[in-house]
Amino acid sequence: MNIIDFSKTNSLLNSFVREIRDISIQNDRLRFRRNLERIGEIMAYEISKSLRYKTISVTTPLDVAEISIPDEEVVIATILRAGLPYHHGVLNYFDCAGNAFVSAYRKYKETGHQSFDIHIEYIASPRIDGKTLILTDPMLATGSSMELTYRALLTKGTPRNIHIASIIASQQAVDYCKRHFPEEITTLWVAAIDPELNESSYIVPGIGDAGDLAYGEKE
Ligand SMILES: O=P(O)(O)OC[C@H]1O[C@H](OP(=O)(O)OP(=O)(O)O)[C@H](O)[C@@H]1O
Ligand SMILES: O=c1cc[nH]c(=O)[nH]1
Ligand SMILES: [Mg+2]
Repeated sequence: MNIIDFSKTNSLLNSFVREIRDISIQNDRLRFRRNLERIGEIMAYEISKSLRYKTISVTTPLDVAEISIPDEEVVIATILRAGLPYHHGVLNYFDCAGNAFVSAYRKYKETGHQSFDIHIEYIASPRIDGKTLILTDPMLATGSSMELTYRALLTKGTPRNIHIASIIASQQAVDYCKRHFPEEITTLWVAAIDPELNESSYIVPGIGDAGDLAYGEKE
């Protein structure tokens, strides 16, 4: 699996990541959602550089110009809830892409927040056979939601290429994805890789709960 970690490169992306991490800025929900969207836009642009291209002719008012445009059918998939603003950012650039939505949530066991299963209850997706699948979720903590979402989407066909576009990943999730996604066709794009998970499987230092920061606490 190819891994692209943008924290190793100086760019404006780091300023947006700083804002979603910073406890004194991240609670402005509108800014938080917009930052997820902005990071999605940058990720889309970076991913676009790795696609296959074809040359077409475009008729201008004065003559004909040749231009290279992507030659892959893209499907952007996201995981509710926190993935929504991020998905929207990716879709702003891949504006003709197909879209898939999957619900995955942590169902905590009676023993408390240390132990949970991931439940998938909803999937809406086009066929993905032979297409380029971009899986978007800002947080990759254990990696389980991402893997189960991928497995759920395989009921809609087999993609030709897979891009896992996350923002903050734990090292554990990176290792998990290496083991559970097809090596040859998967690229992982992240804005940062954090070293740890806490006892509730939250990424440390991370950002906290991305879904709650975007949309408020749930019951
Ligand atoms: O890698 P994992 O350990 O599976 O955790 C990552 C998942 O956790 C977050 O969603 P969450 O369950 O908090 O749902 P929410 O977006 O509705 O808050 C995040 O957006 C991922 O989907
Ligand atoms: O750190 C984490 C882990 C899971 N979900 C989040 O929103 N944040
Ligand atoms: Mg959450």
